[in-house]
Amino acid sequence: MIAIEGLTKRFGPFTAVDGISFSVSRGEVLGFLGPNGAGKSTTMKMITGFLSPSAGRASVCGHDVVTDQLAAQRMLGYLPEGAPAYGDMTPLAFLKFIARVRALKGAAADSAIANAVAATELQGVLEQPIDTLSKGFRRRVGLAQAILHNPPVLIMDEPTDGLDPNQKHEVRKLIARMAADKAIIISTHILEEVDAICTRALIIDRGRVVADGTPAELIARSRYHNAVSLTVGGQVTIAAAEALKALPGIASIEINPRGTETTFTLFPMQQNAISAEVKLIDAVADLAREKDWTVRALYGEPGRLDEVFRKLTRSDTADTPGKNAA
Ligand SMILES: Nc1ncnc2c1ncn2[C@@H]1O[C@H](COP(=O)(O)OP(=O)(O)OP(=O)(O)O)[C@@H](O)[C@H]1O
Repeated sequence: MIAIEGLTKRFGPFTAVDGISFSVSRGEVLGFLGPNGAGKSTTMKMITGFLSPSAGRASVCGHDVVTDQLAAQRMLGYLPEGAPAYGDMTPLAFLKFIARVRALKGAAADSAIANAVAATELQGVLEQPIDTLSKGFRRRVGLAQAILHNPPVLIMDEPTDGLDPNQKHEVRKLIARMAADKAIIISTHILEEVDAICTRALIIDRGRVVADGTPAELIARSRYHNAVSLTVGGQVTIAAAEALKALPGIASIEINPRGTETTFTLFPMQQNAISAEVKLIDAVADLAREKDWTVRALYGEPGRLDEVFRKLTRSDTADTPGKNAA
């Protein structure tokens, strides 16, 4: 439903988006990740027709966003970064205005507004000027306008930015509910959001795609994938670390003391072998019993997305195919 091919945006000599390609199908929620300035908003603005590409193409439900812009825009809802404009309007007046822009009239407009208001729980603030609303409510007004015409494609720039934990949870539930029959792209800085709602994640750095896969595939690229962590309480001796390191199949060990606890993270030699991890947990548990350690936690690590993100986007280590002309 969304097809992007070699999409590029240059601002003068600076290339903000550098030939990126990907597609998003119905039922997919694509998490668009990248450090500040990576080119996420610029890409979203090109897909939604707010910026014209310098090269490459993008289409929404088969409509080219440049040559067939109106048809493409009809198919999509867009939540831009920040709050909606028209701050002196009330949410109700704003949504009525958006309904007119979307050519919704009469009963169809009323029911579209009622559905969007219910989905974003705006009932209590419908008559209050948008400028006087909290950041979270302003964000929800933006969400309501994006979903008003029930578009098959939704593009949301940091949809949970500024929301409190309860509101974040509600918005994630709303996105998950809508996901089955839509193609959705969300940009986010919140890595836990990727695991919570995204079926796929795409990481960009300096305008280029550096990773594209399911959250599980990305997490599996972590050096912690299949490592085993043991937290013990009380006084921990060098001898304990040495006993752990002497277990069969250990490649290396990390030691993190914190307060009255110490966490040992053990990296198995065959990093991708689940069976090695299971055997290792058993061996660690046996050793802890034998040594009479106070075990506070013992678990196999799925991997750490923040570490994968840092590894891929830190300028000195990013595995990008080439450097951007910044
Ligand atoms: N109109 C513009 N003129 C010049 N440079 C721009 C313009 N818009 C964006 N840029 C630059 O392009 C790069 C990408 O910006 P963009 O806003 O797309 O990043 P982002 O990934 O969305 O970042 P953030 O996470 O901070 O929102 C940045 O270096 C930005 O300064």
